[in-house]
Amino acid sequence: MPTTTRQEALRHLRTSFAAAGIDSPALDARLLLLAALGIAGAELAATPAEPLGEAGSKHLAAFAARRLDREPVARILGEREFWGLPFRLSPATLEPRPDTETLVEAVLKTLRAQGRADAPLAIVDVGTGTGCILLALLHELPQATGLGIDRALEAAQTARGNAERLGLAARAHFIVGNWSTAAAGPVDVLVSNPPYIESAVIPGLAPEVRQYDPLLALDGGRDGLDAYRALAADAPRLLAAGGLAALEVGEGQDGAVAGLFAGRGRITVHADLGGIARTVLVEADR
Ligand SMILES: C[S@@+](CC[C@H](N)C(=O)[O-])C[C@H]1O[C@@H](n2cnc3c(N)ncnc32)[C@H](O)[C@@H]1O
Repeated sequence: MPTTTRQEALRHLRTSFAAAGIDSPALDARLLLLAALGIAGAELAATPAEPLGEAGSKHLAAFAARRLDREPVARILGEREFWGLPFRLSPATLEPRPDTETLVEAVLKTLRAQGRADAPLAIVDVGTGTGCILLALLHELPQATGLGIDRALEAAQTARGNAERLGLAARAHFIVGNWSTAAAGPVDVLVSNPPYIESAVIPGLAPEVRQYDPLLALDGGRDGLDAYRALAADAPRLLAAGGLAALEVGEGQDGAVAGLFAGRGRITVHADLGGIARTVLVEADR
């Protein structure tokens, strides 16, 4: 109601989100209230007794209904932060996850240790989605250029839009393709966070994932490893001697994925903040 105060609305939202089994009811309520009113946290703290008003009340009701339908907050807001940068989402793109920053960090650390961070590197990102991995790398590597590939046209278009908004469009190109086959080698860095969930597991995923992340971004085939087999088969053609391949993996998949790249170079596994092996990195032989 327009006469409901900001504080009352927050309390009410929090309670109804918790009752619906939403994981982070307080945070979600706060983010949606701020967005519905178009205000910052400091203004909310200073004026908790202010009424929502006609427009604020209407926006908040619409946002709350979507969240109760288990749509993630980032999809409602249309944007998600990754590597400190804003990325627009579309129905065809996965919502970027903080765990994927492990891959970006591992690649940057390796390139810096090799003294190649300022080199004119060629990067290919397979299954680019919002473009978050490629664009985070380009943001950090001033001389690098990159190609993002996705099977979904709408994802490639969203990634291109993100590159433009981040001022990286001159160094980033996006195409539609099947895994890495459309890319011409040799490339210095191959990165991918491919779909890796076993097909049979998908119906049991949380509604936020199952209903809102696109199936094409989740389904890794019967054993979850289809994409890795395709990438491992194409890597010898695509990757330059001494190049890097970095692959995000699901929990427990690091051994199998490392096995697919065995004999191709030095392999290291990098854990995310939760201690789960999340990135398999291959430094190809020279
Ligand atoms: C797990 S999502 C990762 C998206 C993004 N890189 C990220 O980390 O947030 C996997 C992506 O692979 C794309 N994809 C699925 N099958 C593909 C294929 N055969 N070739 C290229 N991309 C594919 C999906 O459309 C989706 O964007």
